[in-house]
Amino acid sequence: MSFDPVLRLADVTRVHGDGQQAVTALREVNLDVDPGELVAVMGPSGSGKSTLLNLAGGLDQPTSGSVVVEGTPLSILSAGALAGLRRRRVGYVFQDLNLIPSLTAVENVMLPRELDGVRAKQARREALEVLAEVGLGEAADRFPDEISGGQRQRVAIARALAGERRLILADEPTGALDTPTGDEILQLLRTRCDAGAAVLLVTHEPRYAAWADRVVFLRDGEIADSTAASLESAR
Ligand SMILES: Nc1ncnc2c1ncn2[C@@H]1O[C@H](COP(=O)(O)OP(=O)(O)OP(=O)(O)O)[C@@H](O)[C@H]1O
Repeated sequence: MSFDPVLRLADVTRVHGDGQQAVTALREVNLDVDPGELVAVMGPSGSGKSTLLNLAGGLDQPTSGSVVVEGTPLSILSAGALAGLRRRRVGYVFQDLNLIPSLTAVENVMLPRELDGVRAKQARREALEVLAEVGLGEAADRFPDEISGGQRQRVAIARALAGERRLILADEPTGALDTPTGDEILQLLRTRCDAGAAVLLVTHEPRYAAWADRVVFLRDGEIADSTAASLESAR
């Protein structure tokens, strides 16, 4: 296992818009996330959490500073290479799950891998493995509207975990789920992290932040505080 950070943000500033409309969403943020580390990002609405996650995954570019994923500065990549890195190395779990209703659970999980050139048979095998890992082996052939909200969330997580993804970005992945289901989702992220992935988790819930190794608090686009989470008892 490499000990370099999976994700490094160095002096990252992101200004949205220009002139009078300019909003500095992030200001000179420095953040490393190491292999095996789960970092929770908290902060009030508008403090820059989603901007941070979008930059970390290469969905947005900083105005200044650099974003480095597994040693590669994203700014040196061509659009095609960046898209490839996003598909292969980065898994996203967003609140808006984006599951495709006409595809079964296993087909939803397979799709990004197939788009990446993995053969259907292998993609299916991987998808079934990861669905079993999230406790959904039985529901592999069901469609999204045939399973519960918590199960749909687990399908979205399985999709983010399939393949060799080292960086998992999760924006409020527990959404409107009830507490036991939310805890299950965090347990899944924690397990993947313990297997060597780096996880950046945006959450408003201190209960879920307690699963993190470190909690970063954003305020007005700056890291206002960073604490080692020591809430083992909450797990
Ligand atoms: N595309 C954009 N154009 C202009 N301003 C933007 C854009 N995206 C974000 N902002 C502004 O940047 C700031 C940070 O937004 P961001 O969405 O990152 O915050 P957040 O902490 O994720 O908020 P929330 O918890 O409400 O999702 C806010 O002032 C927001 O209005």
